[in-house]
Amino acid sequence: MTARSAGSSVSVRAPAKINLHLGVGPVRPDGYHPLATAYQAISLFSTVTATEADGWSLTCSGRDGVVVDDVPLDDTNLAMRAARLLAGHAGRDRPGDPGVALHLDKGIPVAGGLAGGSADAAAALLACDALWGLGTPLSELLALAGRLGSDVPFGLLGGSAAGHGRGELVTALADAGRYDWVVLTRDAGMSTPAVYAEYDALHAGSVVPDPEIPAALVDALAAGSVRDLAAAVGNDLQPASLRLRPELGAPLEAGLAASALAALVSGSGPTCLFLCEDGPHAEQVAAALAPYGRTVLAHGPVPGAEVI
Ligand SMILES: C[C@@](CO)(OP(=O)(O)O)[C@H](O)COP(=O)(O)OP(=O)(O)OC[C@H]1O[C@@H](n2ccc(N)nc2=O)[C@H](O)[C@@H]1O
Ligand SMILES: Nc1ncnc2c1ncn2[C@@H]1O[C@H](COP(=O)(O)OP(=O)(O)O)[C@@H](O)[C@H]1O
Repeated sequence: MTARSAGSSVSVRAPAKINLHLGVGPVRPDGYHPLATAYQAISLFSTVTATEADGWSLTCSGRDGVVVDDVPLDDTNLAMRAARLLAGHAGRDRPGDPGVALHLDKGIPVAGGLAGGSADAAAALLACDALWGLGTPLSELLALAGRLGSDVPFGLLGGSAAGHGRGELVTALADAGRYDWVVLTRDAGMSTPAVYAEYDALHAGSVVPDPEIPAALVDALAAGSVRDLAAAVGNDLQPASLRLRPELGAPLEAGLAASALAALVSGSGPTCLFLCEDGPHAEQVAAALAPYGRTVLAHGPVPGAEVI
């Protein structure tokens, strides 16, 4: 592959993730928690455009009501970290080497438990790889992604997938279905480390077993059965998220009362997810949830990061 000409751009779209099941084990010596999770990519997207430039810069916009005030615009931004990591990996980080101009257009709520920053990082890796004509093998991109954050490799893979290690070791799961979700977002995000710390506090003094993905969930996906999936979803972080945000209890109950097949907190929260039979059913459930926040309809699984 050859690098694109000066001033040229590549845009990559990457999806939000949800955890159909999030099994959390006892905290490791490095501070991370071993996970056994089933990820699904859903149809909320972030688009990263990488443009040839002499220096390094980043801009950000939100769409579909997404507020981006809390997105850092400096070198701590995960997309910028991804671009610099790939540049170093490719030997493009010598004095005088060109940089890249990144623009993020975020349709994934920030700090919502939907891995929006991870989607940006996955998209930035792929966009820069294409812009610079590197042709980095997927296995290497996945390894770089894992260094950026536990959820980033899944942003590259998409679909439905098992996640192990601290979540960065991903393998595709067979999935024959289409699942319609109501995604209830909140204005104030939650800190992932704070939710894991609350999880530790809740389990202090007790033995936490090694987590597993339920076989029934894997079977439900393989069969494409929305009802069997509804019976198998779960989130070990949910009690910790609810301790920090007790007000999330009411919409979870309201969604079930409005006939959602399942209701759960997305990852560390505060986004709540409601599994529905199909699109029309999701519209009906969303109407009942309107008093509790902003609702968006999404479906999964969708592909991981891809050039558009
Ligand atoms: C909870 C989950 C579930 O998918 O997602 P979100 O709800 O944040 O989207 C993930 O585990 C979040 O992954 P990610 O947001 O990439 O986390 P990282 O940047 O790797 O780590 C941020 C911090 O979260 C905690 N952390 C993360 C992953 C893990 N397996 N154990 C942890 O304890 C650690 O405190 C770590 O310092
Ligand atoms: N590109 C990015 N987009 C959003 N947040 C980012 C980004 N880079 C770094 N961050 C930081 O990561 C935090 C978590 O954001 P996000 O990935 O959207 O949520 P979550 O970890 O809940 O899935 C934000 O509060 C922000 O400080």
